[in-house]
Amino acid sequence: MPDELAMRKFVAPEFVFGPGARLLAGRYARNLGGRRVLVVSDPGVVGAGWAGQVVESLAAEGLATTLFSKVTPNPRTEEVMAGVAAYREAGCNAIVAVGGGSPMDCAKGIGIVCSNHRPILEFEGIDRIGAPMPPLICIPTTAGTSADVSQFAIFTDSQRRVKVAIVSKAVVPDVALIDPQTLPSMGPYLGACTGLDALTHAIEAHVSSAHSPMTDLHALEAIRLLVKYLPASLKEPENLDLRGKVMLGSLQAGLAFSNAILGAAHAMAHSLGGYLDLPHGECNAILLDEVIAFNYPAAPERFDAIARAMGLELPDAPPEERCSILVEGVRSLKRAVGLTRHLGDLGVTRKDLPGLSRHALTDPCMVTNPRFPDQRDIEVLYEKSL
Ligand SMILES: NC(=O)c1ccc[n+]([C@@H]2O[C@H](COP(=O)([O-])OP(=O)(O)OC[C@H]3O[C@@H](n4cnc5c(N)ncnc54)[C@H](O)[C@@H]3O)[C@@H](O)[C@H]2O)c1
Ligand SMILES: [Fe+2]
Repeated sequence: MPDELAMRKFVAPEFVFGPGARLLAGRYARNLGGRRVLVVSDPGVVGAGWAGQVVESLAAEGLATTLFSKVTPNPRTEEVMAGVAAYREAGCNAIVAVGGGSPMDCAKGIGIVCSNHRPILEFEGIDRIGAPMPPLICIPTTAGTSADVSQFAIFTDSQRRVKVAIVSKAVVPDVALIDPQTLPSMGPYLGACTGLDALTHAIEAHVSSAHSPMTDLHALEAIRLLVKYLPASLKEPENLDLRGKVMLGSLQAGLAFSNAILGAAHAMAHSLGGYLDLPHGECNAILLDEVIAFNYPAAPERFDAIARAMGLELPDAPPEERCSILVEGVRSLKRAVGLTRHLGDLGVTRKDLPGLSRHALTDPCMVTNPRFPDQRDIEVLYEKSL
């Protein structure tokens, strides 16, 4: 039987996509049986007004709310445990996350611990969650992580200085309310970082060893949308048509990677995020072109399909030449959105590389990378990105 007909599972939550979707929070929370809702957000998203609007939507349906906004980028396990205390103290029975990947992941962690009564780190790994979370609604305010549709939750263990991944159908929210109207308050740097995170999701999903026809469909469409609309959306931040296309691209990338898993760029970005607390999207953006060049020989046709989805012309040329066209295409997109820094500019030094490489090798995202690297390969990839 051909590989594309092999048995595969595809998991996705109910989602509502479109302008105004965030304002359905109250109705959905009530329908899910919510009475007192923990709203998980962060200071930037509260400041932009999005958390307040969600609280109002919940109040309009007669639901009580408690706001928990002590969440930082690359959320820490202590923040999850503080959120659990807030949930219990207020007697909540449902959670609404509003923000980027950090508040959404933190909300997932709070939900896991509230139902399973054990510290969050005990759920590290694949399919280790027993009891389901309380009802969870996610409202993303960045077009990047798509944690609102994914089977992933990522936390920083600040003791070990590593990021841990929890992968389970149990962390897929009940509903995602995906609203492009939340995007214009992002500055150009955040828009670029999160957009490149989404592109990395799509590219890694397309070449993942766990890809399938359903994930391919979403991955390639995500690449097409993100490459075509991301630069323009940053030049016209208030243009909701452009923002909407980017958010649709991020959603499709999320559906793809949640089911196909990721690869070396994410494994290496997680290692950087855990050790040096660096921005997830920018780390992926910096690593992406070198990782593509390393992986290309393991899956040339699949990378060629990515190049075509990016709108690049591929001549009838040897593989090395087709690889350089793709790598240059990614670099020129990065320049177009203003991401030109390297790891050295973010404070990474040569002496950090052995430890970073060791952790990257054991990250669950490495398992589905199309080519198996050894520790030296990973060190070289970091070195080239310095
Ligand atoms: N669970 C998953 O599937 C998954 C996938 C990829 C990444 N992640 C994780 O997500 C985190 C990164 O999330 P992120 O890139 O969305 O950023 P983030 O949630 O860390 O937010 C970064 C900053 O942007 C601000 N912000 C967010 N939305 C805004 C808006 N609309 N307007 C103004 N400011 C806004 C926040 O206040 C914050 O200061 C990392 O920890 C990463 O590991 C999770
Ligand atoms: Fe990511």
